Amino acid sequence: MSQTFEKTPGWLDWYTGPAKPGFKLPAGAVDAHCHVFGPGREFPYAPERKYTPCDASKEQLFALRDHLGFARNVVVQATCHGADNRAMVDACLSSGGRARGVATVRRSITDEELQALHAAGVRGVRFNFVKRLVDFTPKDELLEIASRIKKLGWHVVVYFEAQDLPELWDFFTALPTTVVVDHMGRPDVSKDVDGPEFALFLKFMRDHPNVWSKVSCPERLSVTGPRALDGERVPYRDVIPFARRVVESFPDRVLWGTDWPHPNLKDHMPDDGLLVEIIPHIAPTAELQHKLLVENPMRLYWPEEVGNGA
Ligand SMILES: O=C(O)c1cc(C(=O)O)oc(=O)c1
Repeated sequence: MSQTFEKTPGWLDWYTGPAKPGFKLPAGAVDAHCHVFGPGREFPYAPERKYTPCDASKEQLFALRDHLGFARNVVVQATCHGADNRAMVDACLSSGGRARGVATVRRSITDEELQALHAAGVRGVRFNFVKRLVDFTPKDELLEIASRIKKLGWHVVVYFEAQDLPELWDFFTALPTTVVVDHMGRPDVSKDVDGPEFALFLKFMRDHPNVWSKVSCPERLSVTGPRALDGERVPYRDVIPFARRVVESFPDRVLWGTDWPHPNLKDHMPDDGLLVEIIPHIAPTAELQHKLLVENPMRLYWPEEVGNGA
């Protein structure tokens, strides 16, 4: 391999573990956005990757799940594994039915391979448009994949930067499935929550009832950072108005996830326990919390358990 990679700091080696959250998650809560990395000797990272993470295993993920009080995980294929879904699939298969997956696939995938992913627990594919993470995939290829996975009842997860939404609008609105936006479409939270950029994102959701959003990743979006103010335990305060607006406007189409193990964060390592403490600030009532953490992810990932699925 000609390229050299900078390793994300080896925080998993020294990290003492997250705080026990003061906010008690509702029974059956789903961490709907998290990853597994490797271990690299078992599940090698993709040659085309843009970063090399520290290994972050399924065992560590499940321990975090139990520590925080989640019941289930949605394991999202990380770009450092490219379209080799083995680590994610292995985590799903090892979870005793408590993890579902979102895969990355190429046009060349066969119907049999898609069926095998479904049997392992995959319920969606991820299309990534963040240029620092992936190379460009032609949109006709993505549309072809979307129409194939629609037949399996899957959805499409999209990851993009806020400034790219206008250019991607027509493509997103042509997708024939439920479309789940990662991390609120990465708004610039130094801008006004009532400003034109976030208004466009809200319009995108309002005008398209098939569009959902993860109100995740305050640790990536925050400008003010992890330091809590005024002796409170709430970090990343500047992201809260944005996430709360999405939750209150579209309570039936939002998901929450830790984003563990937080790839590409170089300045600090978030405390997942404190991330959980943000939840009642973005979903202030028990009803909103239940939708965000239980009803919505169950409808999307375990529909057969809520009575409207296969
Ligand atoms: O912003 C990121 O760096 C990032 C990367 C990945 C990935 O590499 O898949 O996933 C995420 O959810 C966020």
